Amino acid sequence: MTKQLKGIAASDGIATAKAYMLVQPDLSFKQSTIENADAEIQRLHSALEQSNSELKLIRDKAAESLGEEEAQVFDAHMMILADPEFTGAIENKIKDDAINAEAALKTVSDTFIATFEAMVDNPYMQERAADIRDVYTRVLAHLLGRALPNPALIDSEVIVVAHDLTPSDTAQLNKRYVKAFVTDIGGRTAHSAIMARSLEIPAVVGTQSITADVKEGQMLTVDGLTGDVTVEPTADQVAASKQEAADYAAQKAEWATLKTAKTVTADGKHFTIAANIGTPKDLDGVLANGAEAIGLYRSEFLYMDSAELPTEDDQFEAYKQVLETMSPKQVVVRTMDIGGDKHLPYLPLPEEQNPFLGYRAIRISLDRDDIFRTQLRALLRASAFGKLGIMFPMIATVPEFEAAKAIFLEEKAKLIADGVKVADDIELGMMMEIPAAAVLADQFAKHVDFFSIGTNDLIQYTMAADRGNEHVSYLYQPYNPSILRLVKHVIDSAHAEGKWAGMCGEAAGDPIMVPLLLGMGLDEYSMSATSVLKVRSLMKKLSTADMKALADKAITESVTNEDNQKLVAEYTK
Ligand SMILES: C=C(OP(=O)(O)O)C(=O)O
Ligand SMILES: [Mg+2]
Repeated sequence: MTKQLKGIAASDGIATAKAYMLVQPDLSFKQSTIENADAEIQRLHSALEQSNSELKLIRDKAAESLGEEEAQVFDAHMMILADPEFTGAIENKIKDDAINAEAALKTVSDTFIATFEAMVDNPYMQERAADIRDVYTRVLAHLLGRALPNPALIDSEVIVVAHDLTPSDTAQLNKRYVKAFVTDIGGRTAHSAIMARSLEIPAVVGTQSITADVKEGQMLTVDGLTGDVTVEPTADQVAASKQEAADYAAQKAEWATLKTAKTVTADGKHFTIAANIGTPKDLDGVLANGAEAIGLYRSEFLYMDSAELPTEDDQFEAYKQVLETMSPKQVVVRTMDIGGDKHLPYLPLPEEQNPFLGYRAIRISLDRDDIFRTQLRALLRASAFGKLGIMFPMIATVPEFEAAKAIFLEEKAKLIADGVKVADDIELGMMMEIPAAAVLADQFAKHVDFFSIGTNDLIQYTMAADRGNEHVSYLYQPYNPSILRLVKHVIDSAHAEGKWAGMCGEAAGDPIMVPLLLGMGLDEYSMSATSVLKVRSLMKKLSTADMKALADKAITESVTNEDNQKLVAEYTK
């Protein structure tokens, strides 16, 4: 029966396909005493064999669709399955304790995991704990006769349905087959949503109940522009959705004519529309959409895509590729922003009550300056190949910025002393994403070359509303005059010191926000590459003088987010 759900529109586009449930099955079991150990060991072996053939298949598919490097993790899993130390210990446990294979598998896996996790001085071995956990789950599923979802095996068009998607789940989705995704939880600025936009996969998040409302294989239509999801749509609904998809494609074709155009307003003022990227792979989208710079390269994805801390050379190659491809356009690389919802398996962080208020980003970099220095050296070496800007994430105080800058200058001096070629026009800036820093923007402006306003975090911290929590998403209010006043103060403070101000939070590509930002004089707008042409087309129609009046009104007269939403929507209609 047809069912209608509403979620948060997280990535533009419309799709119709059958549901693929990326949901973990129930793998609970009870320990029991067994009589026939040989039969139990036989059952274990058949589960190990099934797991092995499944992993082989997944490995080959992953190598084909995602690349050799991404596939290697599955080799590691197969090695564990073939390790007699692991399988022998499970067999012995079955025999010695006369327990079922599930319980023996669990006891042995737990021991291995605890041993690896205790190796705090060896991040590589610590990471093996995650591999054992994965292998444990796979073998257990086979023992229990339950099917595990294997997204790497998707080979027909589907819409992925999940409770939540981690950034690494999202990275594994193959755009060729995954036509959209829908989740129970999450918000528009959660990193999985941001990645969906750079992959150009339509997405609706935070529906609260999609995993309960849909079954594997049922048809779905997903509208990433409105947040509407229809389960088992009628023939009329499918036809309407196809029409909308065609209209959207036509609209995109119209925007595409602006690909090589400069971004100019109706009154002839030029602004920079830049793109946000996570990896060099995103460059295709940047070029295809005619972005004028890269305003945010989220370098942490380099760390997340790697099995261990990326070396200076690995990082150098990635930065060089991006700088060379974009040259002479500027590339602003943000130093590692780990923590919050972004984790590194090989860099275990302490359990925290509030990870978004915890040990993350520049706080880690200043504490672990070995990691930070490696990154800065790679960036400095790459600076010879294009126009580089560097910014630090989550700066809260001027001394933090000064400390980061001092380390940068030390590494620069060392490289120059070693005769390494380094650019001397590297701009050093900071993310403006903590309210305390935004309030003191006038003081920060004396120390930086530029600001890049990170509204994703700035809004969450100003409104005290978790950016990924659908229960408080109504408080996620980019147009709230409180946010606009902070943004304006940051822009004015930069200009008073002759510096530039950009924005790389998702608000920079929001059609309601853009007119207000133009009115406040924001210089650079950095967004998902897929929004670039839409915003360029919008700016062509707006005059900065009119937008200044509109922004003044939004800041001084409006009281709520909705007041401003209406104000701009009526003006731009
Ligand atoms: C751009 C930002 O950084 P991230 O989304 O990676 O936290 C932001 O906070 O607005
Ligand atoms: Mg941020």
